[in-house]
Amino acid sequence: MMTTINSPITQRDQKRFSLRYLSQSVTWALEQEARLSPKPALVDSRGSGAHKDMHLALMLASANTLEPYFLRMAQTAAFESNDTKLRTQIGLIGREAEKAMLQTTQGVNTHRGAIWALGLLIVAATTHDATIESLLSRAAAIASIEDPALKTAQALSKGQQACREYQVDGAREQAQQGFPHIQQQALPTLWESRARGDAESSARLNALLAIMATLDDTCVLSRSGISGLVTMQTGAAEVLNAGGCNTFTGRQALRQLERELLVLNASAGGAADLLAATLFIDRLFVSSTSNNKYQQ
Ligand SMILES: CC(C)(COP(=O)(O)OP(=O)(O)OC[C@H]1O[C@@H](n2cnc3c(N)ncnc32)[C@H](O)[C@@H]1O)[C@@H](O)C(=O)NCCC(=O)NCCS
Ligand SMILES: Nc1ncnc2c1ncn2[C@@H]1O[C@H](COP(=O)(O)OP(=O)(O)OP(=O)(O)O)[C@@H](O)[C@H]1O
Repeated sequence: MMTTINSPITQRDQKRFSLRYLSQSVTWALEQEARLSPKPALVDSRGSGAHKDMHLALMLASANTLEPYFLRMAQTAAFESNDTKLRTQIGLIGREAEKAMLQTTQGVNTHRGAIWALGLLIVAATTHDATIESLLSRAAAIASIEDPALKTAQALSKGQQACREYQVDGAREQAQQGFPHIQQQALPTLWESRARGDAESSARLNALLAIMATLDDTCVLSRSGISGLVTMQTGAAEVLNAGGCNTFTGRQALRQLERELLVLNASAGGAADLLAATLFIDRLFVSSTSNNKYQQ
């Protein structure tokens, strides 16, 4: 039976996790996402995928650099009761985190989208920890508060340009909608895959594919346009329709998907960010209540 978002397994003890546990869990999720292999055309332990400027060690160094910033976001959220002030403060910390990331990576954007998604989720987790639904709707509420630091005159980011050109929602809207791809695709696929006995790494890869099959990933759009997006979505859906990455046909479809993405220079960075966010939520609400048996 498929585990649903409202099932009792998503309810955890009323005792709140410590802020340090939350920030360590974010780092853990970023590391697990980076190390997960294979991931089609993304940075993983096999190599750099479609990227020329990134590799696993850089992703791990970046993840470690970010932990104190996530801790500061959690500390701020635990003590600031005014949501407008909270939004302003975490925006400032988020931008400091981006600067620290760029310093560590010598200018490479390893985790910009992840700082955004996981920043909102750690902030939400400090106060809204009863169910996954309440966590996600709290993250959505904070993401919907206007960021006073956003100046309309600023140059459009690559993501914003892609949103405009292709008329799609991007990272900002994903968060404002309460991360529907995590809620409706990634978590159910992760749990379903585990329940049928897949290895943990296969369950995680299937969860990533479930996001790739449906997300309008602006990383893919800006690197390879609409043909890249269609290739990613249809190719990922084919692997899942073949029974997932653990089946013979699924593995063949996965290899084909990677070949096609590499030719197009497409990399599903937004989907990878959402996988890290999925692993963070799963660790808080599911894995930690089953003796961490899923943690590697
Ligand atoms: C909202 C953000 C993500 C900017 O997004 P935008 O789409 O304008 O820009 P950008 O091209 O840099 O994309 C950001 C990244 O999001 C990820 N992404 C791409 N598509 C998607 C998608 N559909 N869904 C989710 N994430 C996606 C990718 O990794 C991408 O690199 C964010 O960087 C921001 O506003 N930062 C400012 C600091 C801040 O407020 N931080 C808050 C801390 S919680
Ligand atoms: N394993 C991963 N491999 C590649 N990208 C990832 C991975 N995990 C997360 N990402 C996300 O992908 C984004 C990087 O994508 P990309 O390199 O296309 O961004 P960019 O800097 O905007 O573009 P470009 O490199 O073309 O200048 C980051 O924001 C990061 O959060």
